[in-house]
Amino acid sequence: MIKVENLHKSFGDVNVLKGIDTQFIRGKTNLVIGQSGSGKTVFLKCLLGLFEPTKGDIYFDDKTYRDFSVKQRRELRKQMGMVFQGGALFDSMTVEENIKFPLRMFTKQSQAEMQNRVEEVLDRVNLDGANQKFPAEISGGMQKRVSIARAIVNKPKFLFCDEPNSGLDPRTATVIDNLIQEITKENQITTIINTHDMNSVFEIGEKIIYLQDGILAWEGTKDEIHKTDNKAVTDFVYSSNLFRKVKIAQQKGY
Ligand SMILES: Nc1ncnc2c1ncn2[C@@H]1O[C@H](COP(=O)(O)OP(=O)(O)OP(=O)(O)O)[C@@H](O)[C@H]1O
Repeated sequence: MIKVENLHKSFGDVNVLKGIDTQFIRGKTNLVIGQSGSGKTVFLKCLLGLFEPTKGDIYFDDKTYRDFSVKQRRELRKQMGMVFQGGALFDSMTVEENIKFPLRMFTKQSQAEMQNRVEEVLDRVNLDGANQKFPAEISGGMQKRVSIARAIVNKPKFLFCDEPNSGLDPRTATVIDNLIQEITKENQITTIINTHDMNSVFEIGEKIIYLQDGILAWEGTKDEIHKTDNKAVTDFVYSSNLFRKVKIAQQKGY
């Protein structure tokens, strides 16, 4: 579980996050949505410990990050997995080497242990046998799977995904969403996903927070977002013609 209390982040006299309070639940896919520039990335970077909050607290399983020693922060970092926008795989490394990277960084596992774990996670993301391929030799969807395999190889308690669907066709995007949700449930991870993808919102939005100009303007579930009359949220969600038409059809009872 991650609890965020009165989180502020400023750069000089620019206030980007203006007092966010929320909780992210273990075993659920928690989504962060909002207009470009609303503060989603800054928020994620605060949770990851890349930015120190100007004010407020972030609790990881009831312990406040602010009080963590350098050693505790390093320990916490080991419990975090990250799926970067675009995958961010090392082009010069094979799939297997990419996945082994966090094991080499954070563990003292033997070659045999690392190999076993690589096979396990490759199997989990349905990429058995892709070990020796280079990122350039596999599709965008497969690259995202490798990125997920690398993010979970150290059995994280917290998984952060920054626009995991960007650049994927809708069908592949759904497969990736479902994979992230399944892995979240199987391993009871607290997963937080930054997204622009409305399909993801309606597909896997077990908890959604909507940021507007650095403020948490709405939070709820995928079912609640259908029904909300919060104008900012509906304008954002139904800015696509297709979703607006679906909403109108629902209202008319089709
Ligand atoms: N290191 C920084 N220094 C100063 N200002 C910053 C810094 N990082 C972000 N900002 C500002 O914070 C605001 C929010 O940026 P952020 O990247 O979090 O938005 P976002 O919601 O993730 O947008 P997008 O959806 O386009 O990625 C922007 O106005 C940005 O200029």
